Amino acid sequence: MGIPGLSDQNNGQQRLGITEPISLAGPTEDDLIKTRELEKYLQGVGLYESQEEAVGREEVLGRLDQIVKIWVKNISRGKGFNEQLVQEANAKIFTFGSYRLGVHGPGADIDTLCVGPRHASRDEDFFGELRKMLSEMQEVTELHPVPDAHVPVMKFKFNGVSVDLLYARLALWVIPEDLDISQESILQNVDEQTVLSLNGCRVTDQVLRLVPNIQTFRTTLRCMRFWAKRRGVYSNVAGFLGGINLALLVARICQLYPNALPNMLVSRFFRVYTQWRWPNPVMLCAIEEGSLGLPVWDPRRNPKDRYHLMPIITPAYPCMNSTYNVTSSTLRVMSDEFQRGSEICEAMEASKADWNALFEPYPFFESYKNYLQIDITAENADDLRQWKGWVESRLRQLTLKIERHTYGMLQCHPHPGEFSDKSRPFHHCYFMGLQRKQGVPVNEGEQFDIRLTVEEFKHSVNAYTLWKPGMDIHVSHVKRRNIPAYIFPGGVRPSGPSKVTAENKQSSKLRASGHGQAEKSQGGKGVAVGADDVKKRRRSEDDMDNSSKNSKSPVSLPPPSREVNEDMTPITWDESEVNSIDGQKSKKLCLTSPGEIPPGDSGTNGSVASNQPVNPILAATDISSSKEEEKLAIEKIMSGPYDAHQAFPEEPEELEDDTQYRNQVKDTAGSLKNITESLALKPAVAEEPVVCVETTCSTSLCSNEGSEELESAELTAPLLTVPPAPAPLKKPLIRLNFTSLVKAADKSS
Ligand SMILES: Nc1ncnc2c1ncn2[C@@H]1O[C@H](COP(=O)(O)OP(=O)(O)OP(=O)(O)O)[C@@H](O)[C@H]1O
Ligand SMILES: [Mg+2]
Ligand SMILES: [Mg+2]
Repeated sequence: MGIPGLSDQNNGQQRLGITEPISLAGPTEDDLIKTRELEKYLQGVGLYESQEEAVGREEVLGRLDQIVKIWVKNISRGKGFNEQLVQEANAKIFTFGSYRLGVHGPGADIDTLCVGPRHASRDEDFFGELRKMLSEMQEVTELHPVPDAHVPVMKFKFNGVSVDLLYARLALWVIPEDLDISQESILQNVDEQTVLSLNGCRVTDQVLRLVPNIQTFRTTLRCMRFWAKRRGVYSNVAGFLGGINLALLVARICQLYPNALPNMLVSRFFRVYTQWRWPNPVMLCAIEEGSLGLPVWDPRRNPKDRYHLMPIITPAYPCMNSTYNVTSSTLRVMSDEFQRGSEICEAMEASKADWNALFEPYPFFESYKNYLQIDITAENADDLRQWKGWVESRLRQLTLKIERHTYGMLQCHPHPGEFSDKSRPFHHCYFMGLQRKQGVPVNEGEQFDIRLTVEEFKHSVNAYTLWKPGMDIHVSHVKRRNIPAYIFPGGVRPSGPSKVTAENKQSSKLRASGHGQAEKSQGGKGVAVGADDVKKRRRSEDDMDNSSKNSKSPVSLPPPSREVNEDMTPITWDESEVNSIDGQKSKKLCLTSPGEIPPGDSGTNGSVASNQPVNPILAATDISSSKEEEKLAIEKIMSGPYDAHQAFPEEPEELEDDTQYRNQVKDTAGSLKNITESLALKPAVAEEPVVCVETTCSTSLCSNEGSEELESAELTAPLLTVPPAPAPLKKPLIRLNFTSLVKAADKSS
C-alpha cells in the first residue's frame, strides 16, 4: 500500500507528511545532553518494563496466537468442514495500542486483534466458543466479554497480563499467515464492527510508517504520555488526550522536525500546539476518499464534523477524527497546558528549568475553591464496572450542559481519573473543578444555580439501557476544604501551604532520584500537588481577594461541618474563587542552534541520545533561521484544504459519545432525552427564541440543607440559562415544568 503524504525532498531525504518540514536541524551537544537526561528521567520514574515482563508478554502473545488457531480449527470442524479445510482454517493475532507503538509501561494491557475467516462469526464463535475456551484455561482470569460495545471486546488477564482482544471477521475463507491488514481491500464486504476493530491496528501501523525515526518518536511519545498523565490531560473519554491522540500529535511533530532529538521534539511539540489554530486538523497524511464509500472526516461535507473542536485525524482509511470527545472546557485546559509546557521548555533552553518542572503534577485539588463531586455506586463488582463505563462516557455531557446553561460563565474542569472510598463497597467518584469565567466583571451576589442542569444530567445517565437496581449516581457541590480525605495520597488531606510545598519538594526529590511512582499510577488517582502551580494560584488568589474586597463582591462562607452538601446548591462567587492556570502571554519562539544529523535509524531500541552524532557543519539546511520564520512556518502548515473550516461557535450537547457507549440511552415514551433536547438544547444550537414554561419545583430537588450561600427565594426557582450570550450579559431564562421532567425519566415507568 502506498503511503499518502510521502514524497522525496530536494536533498534526497524522504519527506513524510503533507507539508515540508519546519526545520531539518539536527541536535547540538546541548540537545544530546538534554535528551540523555530525559531518557534517564523516564527510566527513573519507572516508565520501562523489565526484561522479564517483556518476555512474559511475548509468551502471552504466542499463546494467544496458538489459541485462536486451535479455536478456528475447532469451529471449522464443528461446522462440518472436511479435514483438509479444517487444517487450512486459520486465524491470527495482531497488536495495536501502546504495546504495538513500543511505548507501554509496566502493567499496561496488550491491545490485540484476532483476525478470523468469514465462517467464524462474532457472536457465536468469538464471543461463544472462544470465550468458553478461554474461560476454561487456568492462565485466564477476570474474563469480561463486552459484545455490545461499539467496538466489541473481550477483556481478560492471561498469566496476569491484561489483554483487550477485538475480533475482525474478514470476507476471506482462509486467513494467510502473512496477511497484510494495511491494504484497503481488507475492508471489503466486512461489517462495521470489523472496520472499527481493524482500525486500531491499521492506524498504529500507519503511524509507525509515517514517522521519520521510530526510536526518537517512541521516546518523545513516552515523555508526552507521562507529561499528559502528570498534568491531568490524559484521558480520551474525559475529552483530553488518549494514547492514540498523543501518538498522532507527536508523530506530526516528528515529521515537521525530522532530524530532531526527543528533547527538541518535546519543546517543538509545545511550540507548535501552542500556536495551533484549532479547529485546523492535525493530519499525518492526506485524507483519501477510498473506493469503498466509507465515511471519512470532512467538515466541508459532514456538518457533524464541523463541531469537532480539536480534530486529530487518523492516518488509515477510513480517516476519522480521534478526538470527538474534546469540549471547549477540555480544550481550554489543554491549551493552558501547552502554553505552560512551551514556557518551561524555553526556560529549559536557558538552563532556568529542568525536566522536573515540566512533569510537576497538576494540583487539581488546590486549584479551585468549588468542585462537583459525582459519586456512583452499584450492587456488585460487575455492575459497577458496567455502570462506571457508562457514567464516564456521559460525564462530558455534564460539563457541556453546565457551561452552556451558564453562558459559559461557569467553567468546568473535569478531573480525568476516578477515586474510590475504600470504606464504601462498589463505589467510585469523579470531580470537576468549577470556576467563574476569568476576565469578566463579577456582578454582586451573582449565583449559578445548576440544580436543574444536574438533575437533567442525572436523568440522562439513568436512562441507561442496561440499568440495574443498585446502579446509583449522586452529584454534589463541594468546597475545596471539604474534599474527602480519601482523595489524597495516603488518605491524608494536605493541611496547609507549608505542608503542601514541603511534600511536593519531597516528591520532586524522589522523582529526580528515580524512585517516583511508575507511569501507571499517574493516571489521576493519587493526586500530588505541584509547588509552582500552587504558588501561582495562591499569588493569584491573594490578588483576587484584594480586588474582591475593593469591589465589595459577596464572600461565601463554608458550611459549618459537613463533608458534602447533600443537594446541589447554587454557587455564589467571590473573586477569590478564581484559580490561576498560567495566564502569562506566550513568549517568542526560538530555534536551537542549527546542525544536522544523518537520517536516523528507524527501528532500533537503544538509547536515542547515544546513537546520535552531531554535525554542526550542516547549519544551512535549517529552513527557518529565526523565531519569526519558524512562527510563519507553523502558520503555513495550517493552511490547507481544511483551513477555511470553522467550527460552530457552540457544540451540540449530544455529540458523538465515547464510541463504546453510543446508543445505550433508553428511549422511554416521551423520554427525558427528547424533553431536554427540545427545551434546553435546541434553542442553544438553532438560536430559537427563549421558551418559557411554568416551573414547579419538587421538594427533594430544592432542599437546601447545609447551605449557607443562598437566599430562600432563590432556592425555589431553579433557573436554567441558555447560551449564546454575547456580552453584556442578559440572561434569558428557560423555566421548565419540573414535575413532568421527573415523571418522564422515572425508571419504573
Ligand atoms: N473508547 C475508545 N474509543 C475508541 N477507541 C478506543 C477506545 N478505547 C481504546 N481505543 C483504541 O484502543 C487503543 C488502545 O487503547 P488503550 O486504552 O489500551 O490505550 P493505550 O494507548 O494502549 O495505552 P495504555 O498503555 O494505557 O494501554 C487506542 O489507541 C484506541 O485506538
Ligand atoms: Mg493499551
Ligand atoms: Mg486497551
